[in-house]
Amino acid sequence: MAPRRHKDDDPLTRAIAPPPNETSTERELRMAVEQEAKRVSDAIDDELNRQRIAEKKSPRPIKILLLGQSESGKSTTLKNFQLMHSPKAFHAEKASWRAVIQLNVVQSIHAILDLISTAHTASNAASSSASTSSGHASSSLPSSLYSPTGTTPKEYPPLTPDHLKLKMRLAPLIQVEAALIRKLLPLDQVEVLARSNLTSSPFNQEISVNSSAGWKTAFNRLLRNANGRDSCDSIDLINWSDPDDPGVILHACSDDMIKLWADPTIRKLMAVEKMRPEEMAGFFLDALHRVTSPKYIPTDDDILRARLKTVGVSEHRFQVKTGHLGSSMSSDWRVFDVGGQRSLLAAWVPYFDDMNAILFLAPISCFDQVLQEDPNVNRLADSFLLWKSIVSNPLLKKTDLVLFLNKCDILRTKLESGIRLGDYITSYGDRPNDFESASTYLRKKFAGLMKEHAGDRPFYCHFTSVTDTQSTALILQNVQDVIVRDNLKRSALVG
Ligand SMILES: Nc1nc2c(ncn2[C@@H]2O[C@H](COP(=O)(O)OP(=O)(O)OP(=O)(O)O)[C@@H](O)[C@H]2O)c(=O)[nH]1
Ligand SMILES: [Mg+2]
Repeated sequence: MAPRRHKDDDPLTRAIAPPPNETSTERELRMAVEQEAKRVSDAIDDELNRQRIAEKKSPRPIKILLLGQSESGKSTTLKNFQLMHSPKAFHAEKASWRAVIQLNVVQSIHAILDLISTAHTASNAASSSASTSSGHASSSLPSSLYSPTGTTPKEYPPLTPDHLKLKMRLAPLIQVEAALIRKLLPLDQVEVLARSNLTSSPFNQEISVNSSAGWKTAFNRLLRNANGRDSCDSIDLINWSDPDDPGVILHACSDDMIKLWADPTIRKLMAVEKMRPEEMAGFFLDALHRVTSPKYIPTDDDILRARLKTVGVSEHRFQVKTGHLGSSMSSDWRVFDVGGQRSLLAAWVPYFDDMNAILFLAPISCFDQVLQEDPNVNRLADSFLLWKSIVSNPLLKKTDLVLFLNKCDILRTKLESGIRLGDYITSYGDRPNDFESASTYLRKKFAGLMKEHAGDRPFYCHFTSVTDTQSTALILQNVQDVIVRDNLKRSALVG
């Protein structure tokens, strides 16, 4: 049997017991120190209690969830909130966005270079098959009547040796792309990306972030380490004389990139492939001279156009002034940005029961596009389905539902360029192919789904181009007023 231990053997008792041969002066000193420690500890407890009571008394924060398919404009809407309510923090992130924009540029050029390779391979295959069938090589054949997939033959315009030289001169950009991805992503994600890229084309190689706050912090830390100093504005952290800055190669390749983008044959090649980079996310090819200049710093508009896919859920806090006519009332708002890719939809649901409002983005310019993750699904049809599932969800019965019919600027240009809505949405029939008729028709469709599946709930709907900060600020102001009003009404009913 183990011997019973005396209480003085307890290490804790021993540790806090006064020294055995303490003098009276030492004792007084010890007591004073202990009293002071207790005073500090009590003060901390009091402060924590005060905070707990204040939190209970203070109004609950207003919560907004941004929803919509991938590339619908959720993160861009979040950037508008940041510009309105925390412009300093927004501007402090310019260096991070500079890297994203550089990556967007390089990836657009990479996609065009891949197209050149496809056309070149097709042209070689066509001439070799012609030479086999006729017994000798023919140089007078049209450049390509051959499709690399072997399904539908495509009429590629003939490429010249100059195009191939241009492609070679732009090859260093592929290294820049890899370097930028390494900068923007944590190491483990780069490895996963590198593995998946072995098979996919650059059209599908979109890099993504888990939390939009996290990647910027990580990126800034990287800049800080490289420069050995700290600063609140990330632009101060860019080392303009760093020979490894991706901007150096981008600047050196600038003229060639401009030449490639302006080349009429390349334009025809893209038309054959129905590739319209100007409608693609993260399009900066019309601003190449500016964004590849040696001291390029992104403007607010550039940051809104920059594309970085979201995969996780991120929460952003703002103090929003809600009082009218100069009143200084402000409230605590939380805006949640989620990834819209199909595989991520299940992650939305846990956020449903606690939201004041859902801001749903439907990009109505996408009527002629399919989902990147499922080429069998039309993007507009997917938005209709998502909207239907949101308006009919019982968890969202008491949540304000606000619909942004987004990318109106692209819809307008698309319709003006002759692409017909009726060719994709057959119910549109032969109504006029102009913006007014098309947008009114689509608004009615979304309103109809709401009426059918949610009865007489208010239908808050706006036509938006969220890359336009001025018009979006006005719309968001209106949305905020509606949410505050409905929130007050609800609290009055509850209280
Ligand atoms: N021209 C134009 N571009 C837009 C508009 N809204 C968004 N974009 C661009 O479309 C791209 C995609 O927008 P995001 O805000 O990243 O889309 P998202 O909904 O967050 O996408 P995920 O993160 O994949 O779910 C970005 O490059 C935006 O700049 C718009 O109204 N007009
Ligand atoms: Mg996003």
